[in-house]
Amino acid sequence: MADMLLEARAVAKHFGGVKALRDVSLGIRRGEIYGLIGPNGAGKTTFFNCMTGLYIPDGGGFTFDGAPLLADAPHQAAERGIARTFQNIRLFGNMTALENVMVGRHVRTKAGVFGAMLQNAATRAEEAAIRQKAIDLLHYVRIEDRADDLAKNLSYGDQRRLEIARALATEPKLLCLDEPAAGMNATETEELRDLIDGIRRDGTTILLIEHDVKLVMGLCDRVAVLDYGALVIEDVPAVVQKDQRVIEAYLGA
Ligand SMILES: Nc1ncnc2c1ncn2[C@@H]1O[C@H](COP(=O)(O)OP(=O)(O)OP(=O)(O)O)[C@@H](O)[C@H]1O
Repeated sequence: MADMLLEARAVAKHFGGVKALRDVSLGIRRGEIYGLIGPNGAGKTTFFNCMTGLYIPDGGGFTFDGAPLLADAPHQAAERGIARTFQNIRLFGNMTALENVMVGRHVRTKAGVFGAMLQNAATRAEEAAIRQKAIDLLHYVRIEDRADDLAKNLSYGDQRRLEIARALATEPKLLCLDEPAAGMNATETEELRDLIDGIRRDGTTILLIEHDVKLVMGLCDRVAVLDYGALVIEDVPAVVQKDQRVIEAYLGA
């Protein structure tokens, strides 16, 4: 379907005897915020990892933006327009916030990381543009005042914002956020909601894994629920919230 940005078809992944994903099929439409929820160990992160090429699925596959995603090519997802953040923040702690975003930006430039290191005349101009774009992104996620601080010295909430800025630097069509609200207080979560909503309004489709059910139900257009590696339901929040299987497996707890 033309309005589908990402389609998963019968994706399966086993770890020894553990069936982490059991033939999961779902579809993310262009322009939507799509939530993926479920109990601990349900397979959410495994789904992300299969989609972004970190794991090779044992069955099934993905179509992204009209063409198949190769199963064993971790760089391909980024090049094709899929960016992600991680459940456990993965920043370069001893680089500044600005440098962290500039690294993300190099995916989209001709010079690449090595060209930037060699610093010939052609790359210097490109480097200036990358720097400006990174500053703009720090503004966008509202941590521009921390640009020159080491990433490790940023507050937890600001580190999560920085991860989002770095992911946006690749100009993704699909931004995947793995538990972005984890460890955030109520105010930070509220600000995160506004940020995610703004990113979508500005044209990026979003896949959100999150345990904060209030955030997911308030923000997402559609929600998929995984349980023991299987898709339980994929529908609008109002329907998902009332589904008896979802209440028993997840919401009721
Ligand atoms: N690399 C791995 N090796 C072995 N087992 C794994 C691996 N990754 C995930 N699993 C197992 O696969 C299942 C799904 O895990 P996964 O991390 O995808 O769940 P999740 O829904 O993301 O959970 P959480 O909400 O706790 O992050 C679990 O039983 C987990 O122990």
